[in-house]
Amino acid sequence: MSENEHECSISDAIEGKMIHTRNLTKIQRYGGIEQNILQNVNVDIEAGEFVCLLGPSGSGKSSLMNMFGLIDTPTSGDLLMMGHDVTNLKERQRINLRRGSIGNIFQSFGLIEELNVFENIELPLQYLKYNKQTRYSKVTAVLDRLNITHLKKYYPKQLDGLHKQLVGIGRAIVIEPDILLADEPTGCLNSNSGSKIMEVLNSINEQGTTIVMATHSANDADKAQRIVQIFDGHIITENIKNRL
Ligand SMILES: Nc1ncnc2c1ncn2[C@@H]1O[C@H](COP(=O)(O)OP(=O)(O)OP(=O)(O)O)[C@@H](O)[C@H]1O
Repeated sequence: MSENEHECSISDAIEGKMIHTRNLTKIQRYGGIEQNILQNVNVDIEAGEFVCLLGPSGSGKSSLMNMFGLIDTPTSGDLLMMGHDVTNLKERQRINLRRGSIGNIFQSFGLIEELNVFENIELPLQYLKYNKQTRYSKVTAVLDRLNITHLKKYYPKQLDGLHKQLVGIGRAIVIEPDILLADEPTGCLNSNSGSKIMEVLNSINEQGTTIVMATHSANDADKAQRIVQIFDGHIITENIKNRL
């Protein structure tokens, strides 16, 4: 393909897509041995979708999520996020795009133990240099939306898993991200708390936020709108539509 044709196919692909990958490949060296972590991954995610990457442990879910989160870069192939070709962005550009547009939810919550609930949720707004008054109103709105206002002065170690993850979700949505990436968001929770977290993610998606969730739980995946199955770094099935 000529360079011109390549640019045309990229701009056609950008239209309406939150995420677009073509032949995305990641090769990693562990102990001097090269491993194909991701091989020719082709995925398209539209604005407003709730997509689940489903696969067993070691299938490459986190590796792919790290590409979508602009934490890692592919070895080859194209990656377009929110209308930007991010395949070859410089580190500073990736950080800026990530901080302003992408919310991350982690299996182990990723909260800062020394900060209380309010301060944990406020942190991304500080990185984005919002003034104190704006930070206050945005955090207050998120606490209210997640029904955790009464916990705002508590520290992470005083919370159970469900409430830790609600704070993790609060911190991810407070920037009003274009896309929410949730890597095994129920992995450290019992089934009851896990179901509540899935309900919260669904309600955030219904209000318009695009969500990509990685999980090995078919039960959780069932709650998403679309499942993309990954195995040994390959996409093996996709476009299984739920909620039709
Ligand atoms: N730190 C590491 N050392 C060695 N190999 C690794 C390491 N991290 C990832 N890998 C390799 O990358 C592959 C993909 O790992 P990845 O963490 O993306 O999978 P995953 O589907 O997210 O698994 P899990 O659900 O267990 O986190 C693994 O099969 C493994 O071969």
